[in-house]
Amino acid sequence: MLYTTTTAADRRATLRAELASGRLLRFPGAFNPLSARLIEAKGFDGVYISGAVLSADLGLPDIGLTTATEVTQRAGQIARMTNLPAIVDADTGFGEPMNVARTVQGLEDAGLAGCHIEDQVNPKRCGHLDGKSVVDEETALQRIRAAVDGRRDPNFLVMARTDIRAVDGLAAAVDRAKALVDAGADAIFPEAMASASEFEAIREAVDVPLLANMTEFGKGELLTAQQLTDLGMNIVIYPVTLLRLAMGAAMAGLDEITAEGTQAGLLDRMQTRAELYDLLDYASYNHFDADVFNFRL
Ligand SMILES: C[C@](O)(C(=O)O)[C@H](CC(=O)O)C(=O)O
Ligand SMILES: [Mg+2]
Repeated sequence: MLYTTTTAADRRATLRAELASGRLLRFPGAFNPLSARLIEAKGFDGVYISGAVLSADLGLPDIGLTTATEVTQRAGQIARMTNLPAIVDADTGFGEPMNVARTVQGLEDAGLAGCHIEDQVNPKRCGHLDGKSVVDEETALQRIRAAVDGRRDPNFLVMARTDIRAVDGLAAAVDRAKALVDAGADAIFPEAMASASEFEAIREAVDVPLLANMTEFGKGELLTAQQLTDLGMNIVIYPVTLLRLAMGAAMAGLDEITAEGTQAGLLDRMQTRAELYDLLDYASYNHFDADVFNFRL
């Protein structure tokens, strides 16, 4: 009830231990706090909070319009609904190095287990679109140093994302990944890898955990969990998958209401009232009320 039942420090320690296990951790993207509960109920390892989803949720494109405050608040709402570790997309860190440090502290306070900070020029783009640009190496490293320096919990995972592959090629991505690790990054998110062999090249270059982004309609092949495990990946995100599925279902549902004049034919594709209440842990709230008020009787 009211979730979570663990502390943020516990969830960060769990994530660190899980990463050390070498097992591939699967982090679907939650499009709201409720869907984080579903991700946990279905047995996944963590919850990802996507900048693309957060922007789309507000009806905005993912071009750096959201603020640190908005992202921190929404990420906190999602993180507090699950006992799984939650990792958030912190885009470029929302400013200069000192802003990055402050962003990280806000995310710690909001109960996140970690975040990734990327080396795109602001205004940023989706990593799978053309026309991105990246900052020079020194600026990229400063962002990571600031994030590491800013955190108070050493278990808060500072992940460096590099978008350089699509701009300067794979060799540049390998070099940048190494430099980001030297700057203190706990993990690397090599964005827009075109193939399995590109993930392999990054795996050979650095020893820290690696994140694979399995976003749909992007530049890369959708690799299976087994393939990613074999490639030595440590975290896989499905950042926009649940939003795309939900919106696909909503589109079809609205069309059916228009065509049929009723939603009656859609019931078997819906989460039922009982299933929703189960996910909400409704019964516990009733018990809580009963326990609190009973002593008066
Ligand atoms: C991972 C990502 O940064 C996100 O915000 O979820 C996006 C996903 C997407 O737009 O498909 C990305 O830049 O890859
Ligand atoms: Mg993003």
